[in-house]
Amino acid sequence: MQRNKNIEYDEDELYSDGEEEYGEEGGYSQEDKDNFATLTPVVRAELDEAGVPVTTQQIEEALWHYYWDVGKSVAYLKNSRTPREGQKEAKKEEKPKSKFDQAAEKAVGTRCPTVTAADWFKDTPWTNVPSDILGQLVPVTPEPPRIKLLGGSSKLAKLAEERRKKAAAAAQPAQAPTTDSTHSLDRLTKPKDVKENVAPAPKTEPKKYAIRRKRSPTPPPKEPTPPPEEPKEQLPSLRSSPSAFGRTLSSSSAQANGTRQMALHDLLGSGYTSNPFDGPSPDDTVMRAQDRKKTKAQQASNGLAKKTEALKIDATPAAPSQPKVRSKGLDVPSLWNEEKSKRKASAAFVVIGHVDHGKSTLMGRLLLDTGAVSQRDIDKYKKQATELGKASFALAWVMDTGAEERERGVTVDIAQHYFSTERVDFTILDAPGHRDFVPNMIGGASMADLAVLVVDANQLESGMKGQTREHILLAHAVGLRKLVVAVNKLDSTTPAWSKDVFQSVSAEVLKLLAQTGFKEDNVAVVPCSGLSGENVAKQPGGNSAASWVSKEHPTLLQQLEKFAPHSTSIDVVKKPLRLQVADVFRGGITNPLSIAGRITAGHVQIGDSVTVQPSGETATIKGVEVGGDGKDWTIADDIPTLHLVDIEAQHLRSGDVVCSSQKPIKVVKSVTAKVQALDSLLPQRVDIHVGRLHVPGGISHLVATEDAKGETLKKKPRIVKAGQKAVIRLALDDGVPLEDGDRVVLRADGSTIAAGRVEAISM
Ligand SMILES: Nc1nc2c(ncn2[C@@H]2O[C@H](COP(=O)(O)OP(=O)(O)OP(=O)(O)O)[C@@H](O)[C@H]2O)c(=O)[nH]1
Repeated sequence: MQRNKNIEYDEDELYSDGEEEYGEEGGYSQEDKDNFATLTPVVRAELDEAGVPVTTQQIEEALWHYYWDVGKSVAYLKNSRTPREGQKEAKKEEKPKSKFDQAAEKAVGTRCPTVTAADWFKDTPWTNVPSDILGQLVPVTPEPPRIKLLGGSSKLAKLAEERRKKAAAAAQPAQAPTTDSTHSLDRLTKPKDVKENVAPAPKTEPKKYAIRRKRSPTPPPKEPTPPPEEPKEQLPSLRSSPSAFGRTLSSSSAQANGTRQMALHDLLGSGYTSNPFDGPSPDDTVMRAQDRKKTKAQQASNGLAKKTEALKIDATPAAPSQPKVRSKGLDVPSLWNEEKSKRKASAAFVVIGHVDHGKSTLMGRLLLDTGAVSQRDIDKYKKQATELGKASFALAWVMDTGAEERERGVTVDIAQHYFSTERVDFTILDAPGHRDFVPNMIGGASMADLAVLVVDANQLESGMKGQTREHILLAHAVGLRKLVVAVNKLDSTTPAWSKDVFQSVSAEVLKLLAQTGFKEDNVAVVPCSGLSGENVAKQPGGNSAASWVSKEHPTLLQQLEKFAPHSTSIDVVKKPLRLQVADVFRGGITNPLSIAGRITAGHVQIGDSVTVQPSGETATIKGVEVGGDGKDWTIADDIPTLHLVDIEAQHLRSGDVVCSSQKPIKVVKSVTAKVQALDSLLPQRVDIHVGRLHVPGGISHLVATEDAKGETLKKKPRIVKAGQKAVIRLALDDGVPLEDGDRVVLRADGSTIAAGRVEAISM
């Protein structure tokens, strides 16, 4: 079974659609302003040359939206500002007049004299009403049309606005620490704030952090009135105001605050509505979207289940109809030991990199050229994509299966696909490149053995400022050590397949990888083009401009095979089962509840009873699939799909841990972690990411800073500076399944501020 994401996010959860006053300077950082100053004239020059009239504001909006990408901004403005007269004319000519129209025209011309409203009503008595009390019809002047951008520019501008407001709030020492999370650098300059942060925070709108919002298996009844306001709660010390992330988890709705709903359909052509962007961080957006997606999936499943039920001839009650699943009682570790030498190697790689650098297209190409996807499928996608005006995304559609992703041309969640070579069975985990979906990227990277970093040879700079840098940091933070750099889109360098461009891009990325901690031996660079296909699975032809590539570099596929890992150690297979749930979905009519995720330890077979934490519920394994094939058992390092029975859907969600019922993982509310600070750390609110699990919490204690060898430098420091190693204690807002050795990533205000491992847990 091929399992793809199939998300139906509500638009209001992914994009804010409020309209912005872009001219407001305060929304942009100095760096943004510098970019505007440099790039606006370049765009203007190109548009002037093409005879396209635009305002500076329109140029700035386009640059902001396209991450300073001049080419895309120019293309967008050309498209949106050039009137399509030719098309309109053609359309007019095309449409023949109906007989009715022709008859009506005739009638108007011949028989009906022109009648005004005054003529029509002149004999009615109320036409004699005195003029001073007569109503007046005032013509409404239509608002001048505003230029609109496809996809979330409002949100980006709101984000900038939000950051500006936060920065302004941080400048007021009395309020900043208690009302909002403040950027660490700002706090650095105000050590007094730390103390204030410790004091119980007087809150205007205290919220409870209900981390585990259980989803109902049936669609929730419609609420005619908004829910009553939650009772006010005194937050414990160290707790500042709930982050937007926390508010999302506690289901607080921004709708309740009376903020104006603004329509995005004029931007996106669909019925999107959303709250204005009044606080949620990018992580919040993703969390909310994931929750809604799950609920929707469950609702859809329930709908389907009901229909199936209705088709049954026998009307006996459908109550627990699942037959008891019998275990074959296999000795899985021994079976594995016997089989492992005969088994093909397997590897999962996550595809990372800045938005639009070509990740999905490259993976679509890999699947096509390895035969995992047929040319017929691609032709079908090409036809559909062309109809949407996105022909160049046909290959990306192999990975981007959600309607939202296809419409916007942006990956939202991790897509999972399989392909095989003679030597290795591969699992692809395609991560979203957009900064709003970094939590999903962390989830994908946590399941992988290695990473493929895709870099657009023409856009290195935008990537270095954006997610190329952050993804490299995160890949290392979640424990990935092997990485292939795919220098992509070399077909569109000037000149095409420029060796110079390739070399300078490689040098810069390799430097950054070395600084991050990747070892030279574990990194390889491959030149390629996902769109035209050179050097992905096939070497370029001898006469093409890319011929130099095959003499000096392996193909991407050959390099992946080289880096495919090791076989799993028997010790790990014998450990108690641990599988973090990456996705919960309906695996077919006979499998109404299925999960997918990577087994980090142990093994599991059909018929096993397992425990799901933190709910503590048990479930029985009804079916196992690995790489799309049905199996009796699966072991550590596999990314199986498990079909479950004897458990309700509301007890399972992404981030939960399926574990051995004999030795279940503990549910904890506090952990000690050893981290590397990427920004300065103080006692502060943070979002804690452990693979697919995201939980709001806080740094409650800075225990010590350490040197590179792990020796204590200072106990109870007041601050941990960026770049330092430290032992810190984390307080979680609710109990979550964690144990020693788990990798944690800490984020605040949409940025990664630290990463490390759990050292000790406490309930
Ligand atoms: N010229 C050229 N264009 C490419 C190549 N690969 C991708 N593109 C184009 O780049 C655009 C973005 O491609 P995607 O594959 O969606 O990029 P992505 O990195 O997956 O984007 P996200 O998943 O949203 O982060 C599309 O218009 C592609 O056609 C390439 O090798 N050469």
